[in-house]
Amino acid sequence: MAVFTPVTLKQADAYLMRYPLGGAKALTPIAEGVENTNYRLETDQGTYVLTLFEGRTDAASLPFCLGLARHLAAHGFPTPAPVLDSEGEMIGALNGRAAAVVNWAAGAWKREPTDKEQYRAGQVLALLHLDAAGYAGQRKNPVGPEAWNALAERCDPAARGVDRKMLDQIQALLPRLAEPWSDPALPHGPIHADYFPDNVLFAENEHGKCDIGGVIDFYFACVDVLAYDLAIALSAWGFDAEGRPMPSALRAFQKGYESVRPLTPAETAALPGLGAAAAVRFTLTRLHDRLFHDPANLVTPKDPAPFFRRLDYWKAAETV
Ligand SMILES: Nc1ncnc2c1ncn2[C@@H]1O[C@H](COP(=O)(O)OP(=O)(O)OP(=O)(O)O)[C@@H](O)[C@H]1O
Ligand SMILES: N[C@@H](CCO)C(=O)O
Repeated sequence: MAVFTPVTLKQADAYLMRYPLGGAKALTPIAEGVENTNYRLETDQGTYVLTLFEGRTDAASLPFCLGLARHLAAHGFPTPAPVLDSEGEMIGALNGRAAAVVNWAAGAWKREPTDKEQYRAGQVLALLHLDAAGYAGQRKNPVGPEAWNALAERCDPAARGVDRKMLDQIQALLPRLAEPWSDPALPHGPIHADYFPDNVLFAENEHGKCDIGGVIDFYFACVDVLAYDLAIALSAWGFDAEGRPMPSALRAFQKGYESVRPLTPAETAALPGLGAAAAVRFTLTRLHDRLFHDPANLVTPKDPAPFFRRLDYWKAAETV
């Protein structure tokens, strides 16, 4: 369950005094997610998500992340907007944590997306890059190349057995993986940086068709290489639970992306290297979270091994 900081209905009701949303009627913990505390919140006005930000989401980054979601929503991009309080603020404090209220997005994520859904997910990621281009906020990637060394060093004394082997291989690769970040030909802009299937909710649209209704969880969003966001998304959507590539899913996602925003030749050339970087980034955070897991919180750490396996695919693609 992703409730690290419990909130009672009474506390939520008191917190809501600052919002034009009426009183709190029901508060339900949300089981999914591993980073922050999330509750589904029903008020007199509607349904919302109440989020309390935990360890990895540094409060200083919230104006960028929530501001990007508001910017995108204002441009018609399918994402639930954060709600402003009566003083125009998006961020408050509750039970010792920074907190925000975000509109509820109906729908559910696809556990086994069809190729058509992969294509649509690719299109929507490209739309995000286009719609976000005018957003003036700045945030460095908190888990970009510089953070990988620190994560690896922190894991180093604790890693044993298969974790040790994985970490040794990663440490040997790290200097090369950062290379695309010194290529001035790669376009930059705001990126989501965690565009995984569980952050993309599909719902019935006004024409009765299933479509993406809400992209959520902008808490890793930052300004970075746009093609890196595609590489992250391909790594998240295009592989099975064991980390084996699903070629038609990979093709469909990228085709959808490029139907909206075709890659430049430099981006196409850099994609396998960026994919390898994405594989390592998520292997490292998962490894870190598993090695330093606090059994008192009931979140099940995610397995790093299937992400590590994605490296084989990306390394082979580099040599093609
Ligand atoms: N605006 C929203 N509308 C509907 N459901 C939401 C919304 N925001 C979050 N959720 C639900 O809460 C879950 C966790 O949210 P989120 O992904 O932001 O949490 P997290 O702890 O940052 O998780 P992650 O592990 O993906 O980083 C989502 O999978 C979704 O079920
Ligand atoms: N999407 C991440 C977790 C949230 O940051 C992962 O699957 O490792």
